Amino acid sequence: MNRPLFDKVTLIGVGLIGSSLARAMHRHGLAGEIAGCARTEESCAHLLELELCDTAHSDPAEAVQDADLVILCVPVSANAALAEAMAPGLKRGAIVSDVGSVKQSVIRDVDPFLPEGVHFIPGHPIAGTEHSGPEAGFAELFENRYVILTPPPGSDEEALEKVAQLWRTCGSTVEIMEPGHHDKVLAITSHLPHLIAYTIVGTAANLEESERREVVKYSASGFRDFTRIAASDPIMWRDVFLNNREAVLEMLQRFNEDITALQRAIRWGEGEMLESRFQQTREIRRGVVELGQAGTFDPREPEKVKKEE
Ligand SMILES: NC(=O)C1=CN([C@@H]2O[C@H](COP(=O)(O)OP(=O)(O)OC[C@H]3O[C@@H](n4cnc5c(N)ncnc54)[C@H](O)[C@@H]3O)[C@@H](O)[C@H]2O)C=CC1
Ligand SMILES: O=C(O)C(=O)Cc1ccc(O)cc1
Repeated sequence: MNRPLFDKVTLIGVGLIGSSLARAMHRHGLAGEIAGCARTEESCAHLLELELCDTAHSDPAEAVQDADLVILCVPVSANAALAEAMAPGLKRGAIVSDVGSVKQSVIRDVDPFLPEGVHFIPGHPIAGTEHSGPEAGFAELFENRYVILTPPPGSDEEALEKVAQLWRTCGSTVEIMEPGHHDKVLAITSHLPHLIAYTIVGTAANLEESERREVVKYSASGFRDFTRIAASDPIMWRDVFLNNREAVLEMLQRFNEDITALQRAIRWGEGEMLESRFQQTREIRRGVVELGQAGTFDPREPEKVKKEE
């Protein structure tokens, strides 16, 4: 048997993304040993029961002992305290990475705590679902998905290549990006769509009881797709908006201008304007489908991809 890419990997936080990584690493033989870090003894026992990790720890410094790779898989506001807590346990030459949806804040929050000789390679898999927790994960989550790495200037080439290799073996395509650019791109492709879904589902939730019942009953008319996104983890998304404030506010400003233009077109009966805008957006959907990014296969809901295509 070939030697695994890493002798020991520690996952700090083993929810949807951490447990999917654990499952994918098991499947592809990427780690000799996997350690998990959770907040309570009860959660640690649960990770062992699910056979996601070989060892489970509530003390971050203990969890990262002897690890060659440590991946932070927690809501982004938790990164700073965890980086500080785990730092004394990191060995020289270890690689620290993460999976957070915002990249400038993780660099701001984690880098200052890392000791000399530890390599930091931030990352973000553009893959997920609206579910959370260790049961929600699955090994195929990262297949045919992009993973963006945002290494700081002067990063260790070998460390970068090993993290890229881990993701490629999980089935992903790796791209390198500057962290500020990542945060702008994700603000429009991911963060703003979630904000819009939370808003529209919230607006429906605040309707009178009888209207609300009808919204649910007739949800296949468009509302349904927003409800999936709006079911996403509240803590994770609170942290995304608090940590990518400027880029989200900039994209929200543009969105508001565009929706005002559509509002005017409806008011003044400008059908051509509406039609040409809707034609343009249809092309975007075609591009997404052609790139194979239209649906995530989730074994919990095997019919979902077929329905989306
Ligand atoms: N859910 C998604 O679709 C995606 C999420 N991400 C990013 O991945 C990260 C993790 O998200 P998920 O796995 O979806 O969330 P999750 O809620 O499923 O898992 C997070 C885990 O971290 C644990 N945790 C929280 N604070 C902790 C602490 N101080 N110490 C130890 N464990 C702690 C929680 O108990 C939970 O088990 C987030 O930063 C998110 O932005 C990235 C891509 C997709
Ligand atoms: O479930 C969905 O549609 C998602 O949007 C998943 C997702 C959520 C957050 C990310 O940073 C990346 C992907």
